[in-house]
Amino acid sequence: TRTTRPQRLLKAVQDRAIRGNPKSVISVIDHYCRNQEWAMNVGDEKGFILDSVVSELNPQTVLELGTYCGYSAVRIGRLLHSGARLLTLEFNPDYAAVAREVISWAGLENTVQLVEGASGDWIPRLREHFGIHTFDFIFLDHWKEGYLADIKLLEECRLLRKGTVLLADNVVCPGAPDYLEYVRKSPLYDSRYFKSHLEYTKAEDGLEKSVYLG
Ligand SMILES: O=C(NC/C=C/[C@H]1O[C@@H](n2cnc3c(NCCO)ncnc32)[C@H](O)[C@@H]1O)c1cc(-c2ccc(F)cc2)cc(O)c1O
Ligand SMILES: [Mg+2]
Repeated sequence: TRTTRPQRLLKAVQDRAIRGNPKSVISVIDHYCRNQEWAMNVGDEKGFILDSVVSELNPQTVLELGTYCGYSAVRIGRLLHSGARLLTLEFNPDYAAVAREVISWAGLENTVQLVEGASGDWIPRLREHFGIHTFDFIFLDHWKEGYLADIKLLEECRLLRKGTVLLADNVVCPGAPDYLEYVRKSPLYDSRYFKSHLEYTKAEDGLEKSVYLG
């Protein structure tokens, strides 16, 4: 049977990227998705904004919702200092299998931990299961209609603290209108929109950065 898009993306990484070199994994994926086959990675343009938010914050505990092929997990993981950890949740086993290989090819298996399952099931169990107290940084890039429910669940589970930064992909395209309205209206958040473009295209998209005020 035909290979899947994530499997073809993984093959490009294994054929063209330097093992243990996250930068080369990122550039191989961006080149492949721009020139051969589009895929829903955050990409290089929005990725540059993601890099600057992470570098400025220098987080110790990071949560990512929606691993897909692991592109943003590698992007974030490569910037984390020793001892810092990224937990990334993915409920599609085929995508999870590809992402584990991509993360391992980048040499980030000791920094990035992929947890298989749905965010709604895992968020309430992160404290007891992984000894997490609160997260410093959260990257939302899973189903757009799930963003709002999941940050409300994170609030409920007290996994946010004063200063926790949430960064949400695709708030324009495909869009997450209910999430945007919530973080922009709620007194619990200080929210700001970073205008950019949909990965590998000229269409508008952007990232919403929301600081939890606690
Ligand atoms: O739809 C997009 N992303 C979804 C990602 C889903 C990944 O996350 C996993 N996932 C989903 N929900 C959960 C969940 N929890 C369940 C929900 O709470 N718990 C755990 N894992 C979950 C999936 O298995 C996938 O691996 C998108 C589209 C475009 C796009 C733009 C324009 C176009 F024309 C076409 C496409 C651009 C983008 O950057 C995009 O991110
Ligand atoms: Mg996205």
